Amino acid sequence: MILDGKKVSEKRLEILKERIEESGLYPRLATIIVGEDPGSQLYVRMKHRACERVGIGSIGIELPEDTTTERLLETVARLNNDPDINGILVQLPLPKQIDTTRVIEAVSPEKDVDGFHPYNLGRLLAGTPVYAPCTPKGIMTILAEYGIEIAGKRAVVVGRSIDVGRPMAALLLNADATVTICHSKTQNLADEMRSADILVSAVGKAGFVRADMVKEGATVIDVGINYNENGKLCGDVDFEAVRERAGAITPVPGGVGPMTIATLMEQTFKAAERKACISVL
Ligand SMILES: Nc1nc2c(c(=O)[nH]1)N[C@@H](CN(C=O)c1ccc(C(=O)N[C@@H](CCC(=O)O)C(=O)O)cc1)CN2
Repeated sequence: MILDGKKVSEKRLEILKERIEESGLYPRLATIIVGEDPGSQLYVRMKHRACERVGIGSIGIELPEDTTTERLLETVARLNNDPDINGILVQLPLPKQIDTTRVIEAVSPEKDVDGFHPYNLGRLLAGTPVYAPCTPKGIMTILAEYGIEIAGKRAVVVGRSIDVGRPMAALLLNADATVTICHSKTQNLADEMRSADILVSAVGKAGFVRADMVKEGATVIDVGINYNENGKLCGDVDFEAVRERAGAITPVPGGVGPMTIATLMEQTFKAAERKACISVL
């Protein structure tokens, strides 16, 4: 079974559009991009298009490549204090001279619709999440949409980043999976991967997940954003070989990526609802 993230995200965006209309709210998202990385520019454009589609106002702030940490912190502070802005998104990665941790920690937790602030990551780990990082949260949504059982299953997450691997493991744990996080120092990695009922790869290497590393019938989630030797977008998984063995699999493109953006829209609306005190959690 192909887990079609494009289709699920379209459905979620349509539902969200109706919910926003009915609410009478006008949520607003501010994006900040530093420099001219074409990938980041594309993702930010996609976010603005999604905002327009569902009825979220968006403002885009573009800063030059040589922006300092202090200058970026000033911009974040201004948006934190702007009562018309519900969500703030700083597109990652940031140029090398910028202290990414300081910037993430400067975003007000109530406006942290990306879910990267330690307060929100802490809540996620405590099992009381408000905003969770959009890629792993989007993965949980796609699993739910396709009725993939998580409770009691063995989940293996390959990759321990703050934006994907760690929050993915927390979300799966909160859904009662037995979770293992693997990384570059893990011993017998292929054995660990073969033990998974749900295998999430967030490694960033094309062809990293081969068919012999996947248990028959497993659910395989591909978070990789890579380009093959022909310059074509691909994930971490050898898709054609692994799909024969997996019970369910996300493609790249059309899998996890669109779910990231749909989740960002949902969390921006949630921020507006919370500000208006419509919903409590
Ligand atoms: N502040 C953030 N920065 C980054 C995040 C994030 O969640 N917050 N995630 C990634 C990039 N990303 C969103 O920013 C993202 C990546 C890919 C897609 C997507 O829909 N991809 C399409 C293919 C698009 C193409 O290249 O043609 C797909 O997979 O089908 C959406 C969002 C890093 N930075």
